Amino acid sequence: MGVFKIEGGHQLKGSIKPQGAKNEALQILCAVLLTPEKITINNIPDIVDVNKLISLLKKLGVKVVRLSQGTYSFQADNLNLEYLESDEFKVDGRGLRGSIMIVGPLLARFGRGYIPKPGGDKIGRRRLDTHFEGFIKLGAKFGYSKEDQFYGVEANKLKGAYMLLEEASVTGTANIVMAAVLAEGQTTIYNAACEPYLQQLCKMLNRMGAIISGVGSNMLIIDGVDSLGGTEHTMLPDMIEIGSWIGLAAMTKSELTIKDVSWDDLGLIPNVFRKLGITVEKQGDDIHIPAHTNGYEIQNFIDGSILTISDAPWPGFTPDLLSIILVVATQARGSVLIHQKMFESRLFFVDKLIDMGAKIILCDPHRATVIGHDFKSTLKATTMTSPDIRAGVSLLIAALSAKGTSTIMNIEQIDRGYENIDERLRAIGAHIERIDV
Ligand SMILES: CC(=O)N[C@H]1[C@@H](OP(=O)(O)OP(=O)(O)OC[C@H]2O[C@@H](n3ccc(=O)[nH]c3=O)[C@H](O)[C@@H]2O)O[C@H](CO)[C@@H](O)[C@@H]1O
Ligand SMILES: C=C(OP(=O)(O)O)C(=O)O
Repeated sequence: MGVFKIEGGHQLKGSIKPQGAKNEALQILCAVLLTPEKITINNIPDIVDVNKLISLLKKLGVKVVRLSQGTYSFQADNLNLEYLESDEFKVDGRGLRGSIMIVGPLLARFGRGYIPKPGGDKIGRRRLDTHFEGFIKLGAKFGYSKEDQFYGVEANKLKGAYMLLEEASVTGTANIVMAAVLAEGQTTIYNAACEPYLQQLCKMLNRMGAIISGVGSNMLIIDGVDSLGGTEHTMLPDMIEIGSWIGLAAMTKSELTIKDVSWDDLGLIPNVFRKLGITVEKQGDDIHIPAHTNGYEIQNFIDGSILTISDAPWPGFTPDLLSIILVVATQARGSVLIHQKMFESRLFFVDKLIDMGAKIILCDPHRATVIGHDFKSTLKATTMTSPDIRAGVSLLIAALSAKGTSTIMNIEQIDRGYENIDERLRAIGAHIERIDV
């Protein structure tokens, strides 16, 4: 188990380049299963979840060649489908959330897809109904073993269908799209998720020969084709990492430049940080955050009432940045209500911030009111455990702004999604040390 020791209270300075997007990578890597031809992918983040998925693909028989840092080629021309029935697969599949997205491509190309209940963050119930209801609509037969928590779908040939998803599930939409591209006839997915991750996936599939229209909207129309070919794909920068660095800069009063952020794909993210009073400057395709020497002031709504920041399916504000927003608000001037609508256990980490001296009222599992300190009182260093990936980084940001030395345990959670974070933070002046215990 690893631990971070962090000496807080130091101003940081410099520039930081975001890694490739974790959640996009998980979709794109699964899509290599759709063709026997070679696919080259650039800007793959070197993070635990992605490496676990690459290892799973290798065991499934995909030929994986590392061409350079972040660039790999994949070829799924001779798969070992027996692996899907092995005990080893049950362990590997549970290791991350993204593994669920091998089901759609396997079902479409080989007529069967299996997966144990996938892992990922323990942030509340994370049901898979949307995925399997979609496959069933395409004609698949569904099976579930309660004892092993093992899911399976089988079909001779998928047939296109109209479907209105109950929720705009991100991984669910990706999974159904990857099944529908090889189905017979036309599929319409209404209430589809449309995050940049999905837009990237659809663009890549179209380059492979798929026919998908409506990309970027909540209605995708897919005309099935018989087979798909190879392509090359480059991952976007990770928008959640970008948001994390904006928060880090503000809370440590540091001047930071975040390089090559792909502004056009950031949606509401810069504006939501601006609502906390943070100056987010566009410099070409970089984000520049000046040192907030005089703090930052939360805006009210135009009628003067207290600001609420809540999550919503894209193009709404992503739930993956609410924990960061919350921690940054603890040092703002003013108050804000954070409303985490999607996940029911994602705000429990605030008890650690309260221990550090933050003024937060956890109203219920979904809502927390934050009354900012305006830097009149700094957070106190402490020892804490990271419950999930984004809470982990929020606690890390809190520790970097706190007085004294904090310890964060269970940093595997952070390593799931942030590449080489300690080294990259040290490069901009953070006092952070990784200790293997
Ligand atoms: C590997 C990956 O890509 N993980 C992301 C993906 O997870 P994942 O694809 O697992 O999440 P889903 O989009 O399926 O749903 C997440 C949660 O939100 C709820 N929900 C979803 C859609 C909706 O319209 N209303 C609603 O309430 C669901 O019931 C569920 O509890 O999307 C989540 C929501 O953006 C992100 O937090 C995760 O980082
Ligand atoms: C919740 C997240 O990840 P996962 O879906 O992989 O658990 C996340 O990236 O914030």
